[in-house]
Amino acid sequence: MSSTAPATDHVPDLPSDRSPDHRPDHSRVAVIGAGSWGTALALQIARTGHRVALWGHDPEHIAALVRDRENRAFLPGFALPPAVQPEADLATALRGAVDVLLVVPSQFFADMLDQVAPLLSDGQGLAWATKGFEPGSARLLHQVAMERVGERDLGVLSGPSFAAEVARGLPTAIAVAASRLEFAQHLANLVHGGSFRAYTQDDLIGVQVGGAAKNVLAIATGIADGLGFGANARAALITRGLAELIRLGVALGARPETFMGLAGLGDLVLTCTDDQSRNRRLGLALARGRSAQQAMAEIGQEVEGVVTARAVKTLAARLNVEMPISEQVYGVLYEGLTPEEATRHLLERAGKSELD
Ligand SMILES: NC(=O)C1=CN([C@@H]2O[C@H](COP(=O)(O)OP(=O)(O)OC[C@H]3O[C@@H](n4cnc5c(N)ncnc54)[C@H](OP(=O)(O)O)[C@@H]3O)[C@@H](O)[C@H]2O)C=CC1
Ligand SMILES: O=C(CO)COP(=O)(O)O
Repeated sequence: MSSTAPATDHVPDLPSDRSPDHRPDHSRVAVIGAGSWGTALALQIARTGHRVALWGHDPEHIAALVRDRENRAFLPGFALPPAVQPEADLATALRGAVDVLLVVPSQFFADMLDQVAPLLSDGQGLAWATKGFEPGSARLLHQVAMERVGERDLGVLSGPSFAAEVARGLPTAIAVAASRLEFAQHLANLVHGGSFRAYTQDDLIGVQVGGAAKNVLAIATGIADGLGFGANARAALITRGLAELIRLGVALGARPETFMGLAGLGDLVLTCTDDQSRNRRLGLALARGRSAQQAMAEIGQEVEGVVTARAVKTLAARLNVEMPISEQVYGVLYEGLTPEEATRHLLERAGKSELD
């Protein structure tokens, strides 16, 4: 689909509007969160032949989506096809959908689940494309979901996937992991098609840890590039950052090889090397002397690595995992370290075996 396709006023007549018996429509998905990634995923799910109710928490934002048939606030330039229906009412969005896909930032994930849980019907699967931990507790999001929605299929979509590139239909590959491999396959079928490939996985923990913790490392490489440290430093940060991801993931119960895949190395390389990454851009701004607050305000969108740095610090201490790069990012964000001081701390560390 062309990124310049004209917006259309046509709004489809969804079965949810006329199915009093609430039977699931197996071609319809509820996407919860109408930011850049929720909107891009809605576009992709529509391309694979499904219909989408795209729910957002702000009625004015949803009214603008209905009016403009385009998400001018978060993903400008892409017309919403008729199969995507913006929806302000959560119960209407969920009613009759075969699956519910949460794409809100991690700080709203638990609250959102509290709103969604009483509206879920039997057999509806729950998936998310959020990348982060639960702020405060530092729990993985599947633990938050299990606690709130009980026994049902759970799954996560993660991997190297900038929203605007997916919206443009550029080639993209992601990983999909779930509580049952059949559900992972079912979720993959919702998005797989055209130039978008979805690979199934059974490591629910590893796929989540990779997607969440790489954001902190993207801030680190942004800082290094902003300070002009060059290509050697960037490659070292990515490689030693990968070692941190693996150590944390394994301590949480993940398989190490997951981090060699799309949700690990794939997403780490993407966000550490391309300025489309908001986390990398935050690092670049920190290196220019901006505070985290100033940088977030300039970026104007979610920068998950800022809250994730706290969760990673908590987990590393709790599990006794060495994560020196992530720790220095935490120091810059929360303890008043300058980027130069953080760099010095890393370079002054005693030498060690690479594989320890
Ligand atoms: N953008 C990307 O390229 C990718 C993002 N992700 C992940 O997707 C998740 C969502 O990020 P993204 O779409 O980029 O964020 P954006 O900054 O583009 O959009 C902000 C999102 O926050 C939501 N929001 C704001 N306040 C609230 C609230 N009080 N309650 C519920 N939702 C709220 C908005 O919902 P509303 O529509 O209701 O305003 C909107 O979905 C993050 O975890 C991110 O890491 C993963 C892969 C790629
Ligand atoms: O996770 C992403 C791409 O896979 C998006 O990264 P940023 O949140 O850093 O923009």
